[in-house]
Amino acid sequence: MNVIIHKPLSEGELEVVPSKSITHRALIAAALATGRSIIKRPLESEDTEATIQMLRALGVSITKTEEGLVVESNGIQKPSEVLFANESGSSLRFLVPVALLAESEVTFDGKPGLRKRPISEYLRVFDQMGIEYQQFGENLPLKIKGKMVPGEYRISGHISSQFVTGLLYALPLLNGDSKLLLDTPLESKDYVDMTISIQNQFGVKIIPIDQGYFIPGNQKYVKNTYEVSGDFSQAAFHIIAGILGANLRLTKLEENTHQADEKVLDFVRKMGGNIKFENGVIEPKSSKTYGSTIDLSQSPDIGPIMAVLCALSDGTSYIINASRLRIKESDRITAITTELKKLGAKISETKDGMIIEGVKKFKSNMNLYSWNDHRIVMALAIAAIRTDGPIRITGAEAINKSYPTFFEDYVKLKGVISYE
Ligand SMILES: O=C(O)C1=C[C@@H](OP(=O)(O)O)[C@@H](O)[C@H](O)C1
Ligand SMILES: C=C(OP(=O)(O)O)C(=O)O
Repeated sequence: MNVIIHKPLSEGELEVVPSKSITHRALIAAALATGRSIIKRPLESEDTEATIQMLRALGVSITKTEEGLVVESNGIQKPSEVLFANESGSSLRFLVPVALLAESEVTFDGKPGLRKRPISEYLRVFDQMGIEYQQFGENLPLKIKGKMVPGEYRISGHISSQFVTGLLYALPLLNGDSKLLLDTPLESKDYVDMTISIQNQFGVKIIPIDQGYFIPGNQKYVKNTYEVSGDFSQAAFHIIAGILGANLRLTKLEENTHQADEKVLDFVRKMGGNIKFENGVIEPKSSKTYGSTIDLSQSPDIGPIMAVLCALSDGTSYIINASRLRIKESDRITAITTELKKLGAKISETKDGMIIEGVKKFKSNMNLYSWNDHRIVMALAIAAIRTDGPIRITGAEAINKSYPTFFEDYVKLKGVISYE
């Protein structure tokens, strides 16, 4: 699908879509609880669908109802099929330890993009636990067989926090205490805090310790009714659209839901952006912004849209500590640098970030490419606010991964687009 943006979004009120990270987590906690849980206002997207399908294959009943997703579980069962994570790193990495609870052979696979993303930290844990594994490609397909045992495990904290989340889900259910120790500093820590907070709400306790976590064993997840709040990773696109001139009001956002990308508020304010956030409503105001140093170690997903804002801010910006952007759906450093250059941005790559010299406006009539990455498509669609003619984004269907209604919302906010 190609999208041509004839006129950028410009004004209106938007109910921010539910959080992808929270939806995955609530579904998994509910699947590990005995009985009937309800996940209200879940995100519907390809990634959350991957988690649903994988949990169903593990014997969990998940039904879409008017109230939300009804999850009924009686424990994790031997899977009936290959667990296919599509392109969702979260679904894969969260569910590897969970699937091992079935104590049988399980095979994981995903689309080519996911097959390239690292799974290394689990192989370290399998070696420590005595779990057998076989890989039939770079990382996936991955066949595993064995029984998780409580103990002390070491992994790196800088490759992906998703390994920590996956282990924290499964370890409390084992018949003894465990320790998870990180031998490099944890990046994306807020995501792990979100995991622990959601586990707490389903009755499970995790205790942070020096360099890691203590996980008491013999715990039980307790069924719950849980409502998903708005997604800061997606609101970030509209917040920056507002700073660049659109007149927007964003609702359904909650403070303190441990969303790493809430950091967009600090980054933008530090650059001179004026954002009002009260009672779950964000109103970004059109502002003049200045170059800054943006450290993405804790909130990688807002990298592409921060690059757009930096490219349109006065002076020089340095995006740093962003090496993990290279192991997402695309190499996001190369992808956003290449596409913004086509628009006339003064941007160059470093090993783990970007250096950006601000310009006043972008060029138009350009053919841009998605790199099969939802966050690149959405960042470019917002960049259109500062072009004075149309742009075309090819491969725009990548938005389905996390925000299938992105362009419907774009049109509600008075953007004019056509599809080809
Ligand atoms: O736990 C999560 O929900 C996520 C963690 C982050 O990954 P890393 O920890 O690999 O940076 C983030 O990029 C991803 O989109 C979602
Ligand atoms: C990287 C992302 O997700 P995941 O790691 O779950 O594929 C994302 O949503 O930007």
